[in-house]
Amino acid sequence: MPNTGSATQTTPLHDPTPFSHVAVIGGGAWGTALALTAHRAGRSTSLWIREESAAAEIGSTGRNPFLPGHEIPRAIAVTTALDAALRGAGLAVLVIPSQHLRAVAARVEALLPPGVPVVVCSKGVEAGSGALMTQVVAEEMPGRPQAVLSGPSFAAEVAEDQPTAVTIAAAGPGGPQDLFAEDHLAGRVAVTFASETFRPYLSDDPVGVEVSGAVKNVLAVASGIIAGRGMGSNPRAALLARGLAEISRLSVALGGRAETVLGLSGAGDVMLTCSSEQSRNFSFGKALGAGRAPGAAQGAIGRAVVEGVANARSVLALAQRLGVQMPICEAVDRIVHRGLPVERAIAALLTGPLRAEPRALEHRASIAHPALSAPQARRVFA
Ligand SMILES: NC(=O)C1=CN([C@@H]2O[C@H](COP(=O)(O)OP(=O)(O)OC[C@H]3O[C@@H](n4cnc5c(N)ncnc54)[C@H](O)[C@@H]3O)[C@@H](O)[C@H]2O)C=CC1
Ligand SMILES: O=C(CO)COP(=O)(O)O
Repeated sequence: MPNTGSATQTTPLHDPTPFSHVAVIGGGAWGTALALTAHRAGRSTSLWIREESAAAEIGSTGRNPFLPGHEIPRAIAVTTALDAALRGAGLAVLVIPSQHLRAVAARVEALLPPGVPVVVCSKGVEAGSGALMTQVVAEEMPGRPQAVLSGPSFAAEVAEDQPTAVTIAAAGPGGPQDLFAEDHLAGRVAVTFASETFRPYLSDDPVGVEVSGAVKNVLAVASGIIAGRGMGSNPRAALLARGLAEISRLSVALGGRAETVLGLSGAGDVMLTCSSEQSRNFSFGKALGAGRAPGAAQGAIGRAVVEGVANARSVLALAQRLGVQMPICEAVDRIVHRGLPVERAIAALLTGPLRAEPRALEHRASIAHPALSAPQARRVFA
């Protein structure tokens, strides 16, 4: 197919080739929505689901309890057998909650022929190791090409075929212009999923994209807390802007780019999840803000994964190891895991040392950003 891209990007000789058979590994809400997306884009699609009961329900009703209300076409091969799901796949799409990805990636590696690429769709940082999801995959699936898919995308809306844009990131040998080369993995994954309602954008900064997806879950919990407390629009706007600064600082410290935070995986997903009760993280935070204990707040969400809970801890631990300040993530961690009352966490955020806003191109310096000393800050707030 001839390429009709704009004159500002390098024009490849051919469009990237889509993967014709896609195995989606993880039959929660997002894996199911991505299987629907691949199927709609014309790909032969299999879906591995862990729970026998959910697979049986799909078999009898055509619906997945993890994504209620959405018909799964019979052409999508749903199975609980990992080897059957992966057979013949040209691309494996990993959609496993972040704290379980490592175990499943090891099982997939044992079954997937060498060289078959993977797409990482989990949003989080692993507890204990502090590894990004692509690092977990690199360790369990050494040498395998990988891309990251992230962005503002509620599974239910994707299943409804609502227009959705995401970022697909993969590191390449050259600069960003190579993203449009015929064989670049990001481009191949993008054309595999693209349709009239699902539009991927390309990036060569997987680290920035991943960090954005992991941290936004924690920010969504914080935003929910503000809503549950009955607080207004000013505190939420402050939280979103300062939350983006936290993402940017951590990304840069890990080798990502500061400007990635302005894209779909950063600002886009922060706007989505920090302002909608469709977000499990936001709803969990709202229950906390309304006075529920963390256990009860999780209970209200049911068995769906709330990534912000484990990730408040894992993101903060990673940031502390790197010397990156993330006061909002720290506040969420202290509320969720250490019993700090919400009021005290908010007071600590408002009365910390006064800071300068980051200057976009000087983010490296902002890791150890100059701030007023604690005694100075105390005078300001006295
Ligand atoms: N739901 C959404 O709208 C979106 C979710 N994501 C991300 O996708 C990832 C998966 O989330 P969802 O599909 O929403 O999950 P979900 O909350 O719908 O379902 C829970 C999933 O966890 C799996 N699971 C539970 N225990 C497990 C274990 N021990 N080992 C392996 N798997 C286990 C279940 O099989 C099920 O697939 C998360 O990282 C989430 O942040 C990303 C974008 C959108
Ligand atoms: O990542 C998501 C949308 O982009 C889903 O967010 P929640 O997990 O908070 O529902």
